[in-house]
Amino acid sequence: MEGKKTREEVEKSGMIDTWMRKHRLIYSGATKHPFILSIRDGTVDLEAFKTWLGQDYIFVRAFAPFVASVLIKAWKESDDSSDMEVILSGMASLNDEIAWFKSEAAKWGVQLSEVVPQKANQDYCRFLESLMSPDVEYTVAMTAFWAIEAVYQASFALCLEDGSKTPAELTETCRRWGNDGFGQYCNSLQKIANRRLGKTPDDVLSKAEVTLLRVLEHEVEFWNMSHGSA
Ligand SMILES: Cc1ncc(CO)c(N)n1
Repeated sequence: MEGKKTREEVEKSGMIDTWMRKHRLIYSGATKHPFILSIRDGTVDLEAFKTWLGQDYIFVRAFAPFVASVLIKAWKESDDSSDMEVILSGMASLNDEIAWFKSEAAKWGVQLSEVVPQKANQDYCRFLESLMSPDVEYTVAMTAFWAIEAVYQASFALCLEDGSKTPAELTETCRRWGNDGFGQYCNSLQKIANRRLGKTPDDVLSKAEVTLLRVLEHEVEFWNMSHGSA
């Protein structure tokens, strides 16, 4: 058995990696969800995909103001001015992403104006809104931001690996979040989160860990809307 790491040892390797090891079951529950595995093995129900598409469009519209709130926190609280550039680049991609959702929905015959947010989506959006409060520390919000992006990156990258049987009409979707550029962007977010977590007081550290777990749970519930126990 591996002994308990001291705070200093953890800081060297990065808190995020430590938490991913500690919570690997829930993390893989979010990144290897049956819906994602069904895309990867080519058995995906296209109606389920359309459900995901419409619901995720609503989510992304709530995610953009959340990212804006992280930008405000970075401006006020960050000890490194380059954080802002990373967050801004994320906001710029969201602009692109919203346009992509519109054209993709048109392709699949999904009427975005008629999509009604399901309970899991409403809950997730409400959770995002709670993180927009000025009372939530930058470190906590940044940890959530990283996790939200990282789950999509890891999930869709899985559908692009050698040997996956992702249907051709879904590869563009998978590349949107599974491409290397998005992976590098997630690494930049992870670096910021790790830097902040490495020098945060223990009470904020616990809040960040709980927030990370909530994100992972919400992601699982989100996938469940399209596939599984919904
Ligand atoms: C539910 C969900 N999580 C994460 C992302 C990544 O931006 C997304 N688009 N939707």
